[in-house]
Amino acid sequence: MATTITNAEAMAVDLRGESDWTAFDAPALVGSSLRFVSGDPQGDRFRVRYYRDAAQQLKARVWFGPETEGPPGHAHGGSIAAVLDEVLGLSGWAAGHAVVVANLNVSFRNLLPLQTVVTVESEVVSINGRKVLVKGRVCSGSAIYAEAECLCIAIGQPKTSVAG
Ligand SMILES: CC(C)(COP(=O)(O)OP(=O)(O)OC[C@H]1O[C@@H](n2cnc3c(N)ncnc32)[C@H](O)[C@@H]1OP(=O)(O)O)[C@@H](O)C(=O)NCCC(=O)NCCS
Ligand SMILES: CCCCCCCC(=O)O
Repeated sequence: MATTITNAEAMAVDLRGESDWTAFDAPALVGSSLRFVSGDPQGDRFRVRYYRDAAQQLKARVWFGPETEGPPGHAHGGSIAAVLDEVLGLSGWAAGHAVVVANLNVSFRNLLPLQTVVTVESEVVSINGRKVLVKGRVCSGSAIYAEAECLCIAIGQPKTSVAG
C-alpha cells in the first residue's frame, strides 16, 4: 500500500552544522519536555538540531516550516520568539545553570522567508548570582532576522553540562 507523505515530509532539510561543531543532546540534559519547538523533527513547523561550537556555546540549526507562517510567506514573529526562548534558555542550561526564562527581549530585524534553515547563535554574556544573561540571534549568512537578550533565573542546583 502506498504511503502518503506531505510536501514538507518529502522535503530535504539540511540541518548539518559547521565542521567544528559537535552535536548536543538537549533531552539528555533537560529531559524530554521541550516538545513545543524541537519535539517534532519531521513536522511542518520547526525542525531543530542542536550543537556546541568550538567555544562550547550552544548553537542550533532551525528550519522554519510552512506552519510557522505569520505574514504571507514568512515566519510569524511569535514562532521566532519561541525558538529564541528555547535556544537561549537551553544555552543557560548548557552552561551549567538550571534556569527558567524570566525576560526575553526580541528585535525582529528582517522578515524570515518560510522554509529557510537558519542558525540560532547564543552566548552567555554574564552570570550575576541567580541571573544568567544570554544573548542570541537568528541569522543565515550575512542576513540577520532577529536579535534577542534573555534573562534566565536559576531555580535549582547547577547541572553538570553535557558535551553532546
Ligand atoms: C523567573 C522566576 C523563577 C523568578 O521568581 P523568583 O525565583 O521568586 O525570583 P525573584 O522574583 O526573587 O527574582 C530573582 C531576581 O531576578 C530578577 N527578575 C526576576 N524576573 C525578572 C524579570 N522578568 N525581569 C528582570 N528581572 C527579573 C529579580 O528582580 C531578582 O533580582 P534581585 O536578586 O537583584 O532582586 C519566576 O518569576 C517564574 O517562575 N516565572 C515564570 C518563568 C517561565 O514560565 N518561563 C517560561 C518557561 S522557561
Ligand atoms: C527545562 C529547559 C528550559 C529551557 C528553556 C525553555 C524556555 C521556555 O520554556 O520558555
